[in-house]
Amino acid sequence: FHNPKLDAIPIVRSSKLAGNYWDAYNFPVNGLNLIKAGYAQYPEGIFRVARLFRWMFIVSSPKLVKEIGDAPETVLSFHGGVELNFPIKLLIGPAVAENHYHVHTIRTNLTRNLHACFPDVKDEITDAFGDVVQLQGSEWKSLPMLPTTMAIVARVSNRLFVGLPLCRDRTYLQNNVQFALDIMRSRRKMDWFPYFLRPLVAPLICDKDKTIAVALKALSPLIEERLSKEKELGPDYAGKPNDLISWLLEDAEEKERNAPSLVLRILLSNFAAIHTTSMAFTQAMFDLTTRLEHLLPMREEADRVIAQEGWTKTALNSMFKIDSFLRESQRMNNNLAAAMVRKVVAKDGFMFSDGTVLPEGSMVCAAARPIHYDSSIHENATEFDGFRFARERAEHGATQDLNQVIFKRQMISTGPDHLAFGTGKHACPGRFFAATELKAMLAHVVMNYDLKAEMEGVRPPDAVSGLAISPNATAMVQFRKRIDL
Ligand code: HEM
Repeated sequence: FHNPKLDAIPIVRSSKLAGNYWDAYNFPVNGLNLIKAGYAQYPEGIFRVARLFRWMFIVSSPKLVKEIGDAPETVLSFHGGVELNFPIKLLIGPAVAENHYHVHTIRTNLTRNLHACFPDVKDEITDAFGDVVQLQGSEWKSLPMLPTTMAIVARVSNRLFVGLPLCRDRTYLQNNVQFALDIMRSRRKMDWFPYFLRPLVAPLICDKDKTIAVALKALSPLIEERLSKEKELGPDYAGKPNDLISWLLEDAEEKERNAPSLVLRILLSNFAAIHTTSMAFTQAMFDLTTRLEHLLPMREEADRVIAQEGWTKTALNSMFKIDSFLRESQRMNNNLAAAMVRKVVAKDGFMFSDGTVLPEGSMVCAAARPIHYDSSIHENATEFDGFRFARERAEHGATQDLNQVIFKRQMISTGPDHLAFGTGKHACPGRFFAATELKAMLAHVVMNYDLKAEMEGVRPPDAVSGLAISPNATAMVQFRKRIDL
């Protein structure tokens, strides 16, 4: 419907002939191109593209992106944005959509415990790679990178979430991966229905009951045991496991302290963690095998640091090249064409500092991928340069406040020019764990394996669907036991 208040905000179409309805219908195929075209035309402002049933407003300028990140929930709502774009309430249930205490647990307890739990994380990385890669002698072996990574990341994440032995149980791990796939499929189906019909069709569309039942069967005995020990011995009983189950129990309200409620939080944490981290590592491996000149410098760095400091989380902080490589890979391959989806919930709408007003109910987001590829923001932005952030740390460190520079160029640091984890109030709370896991995995790989691409110099093409950009799901990478020449 025509809304005269929006006339000042330009519409980006795929062609003059194509109507908005065609672009909305075709968004799963052409969304990324529309967003790139909009950014090229309006790099300083805000433009809109048609989605089925609503406009999507897209912010280009990092200055305005910062305003999205800083806006309070009562004005630009993160949770409202999730419900518009990814209706958790309908897909998973009202309890997890209305009470977000698990986010607090991840941001605080999980992150604080990363140092203490690092030996377990490292142990799981070594064990998982050994099991999954399985090399003999000096043979080269081709592995499908995304599924291989997913198997490893699911294990490593669950070492921290639920501990041994469940973190190695194939049925439990596969179920977590399946839960995410089912939810994503349901979401894609839901996109075709107008908002008012979604609550009615949700029970017919959503495939979640089977995977929730499998998770409940696997996790109930563990959760019941924890609850009964707490009852018997008090909340801080000796030998209490240091894992997500315990941390969630510390934060949960009384009505959430039961197996069915906790299982949803664990499934949701797996959902947030496994696919994102696996996609990031797979992209990094595709980058490494097409730009193999980065391998030896990272191997030298990891060998040297581990020899000096041992395998600790603090040692990872000294791996500037590995950190930089992963940050660069995320810059070029972040998994969203446009990120930080928010809903305007203030009655008077939201006014950006350039004077643009978005009315209540609008959906707005940041042009993440084009910002990452903008050469006025990142030098030679379309070129992969694995050590650019390590160099910037070294070059600027001497002249500026060292801590400031180091902090800004690290993998975990976010900003309006680097949106792989979003930025501002809702920047990914799991990024400290993700960065620790990814850096330890990459250090392990470069120290233990030689690598090459399946086809020399050819980077497997991404799969794009609407806002989502995923690494190629079938492409292989070749592994061999490290041979020092
Ligand atoms: C490379 C891996 C990861 C990437 C690229 C990633 C990316 C993101 C992004 C883009 C957001 C939304 C930010 C926004 O809209 O402003 C987000 C939110 C979130 N992520 Fe991550 N994430 C990763 C790993 C993880 C892990 C390992 C966990 C859990 C341990 C996690 C838990 C969450 C949660 C709970 C939220 C919602 C935050 C909120 O409600 O405020 N993520 N993540």
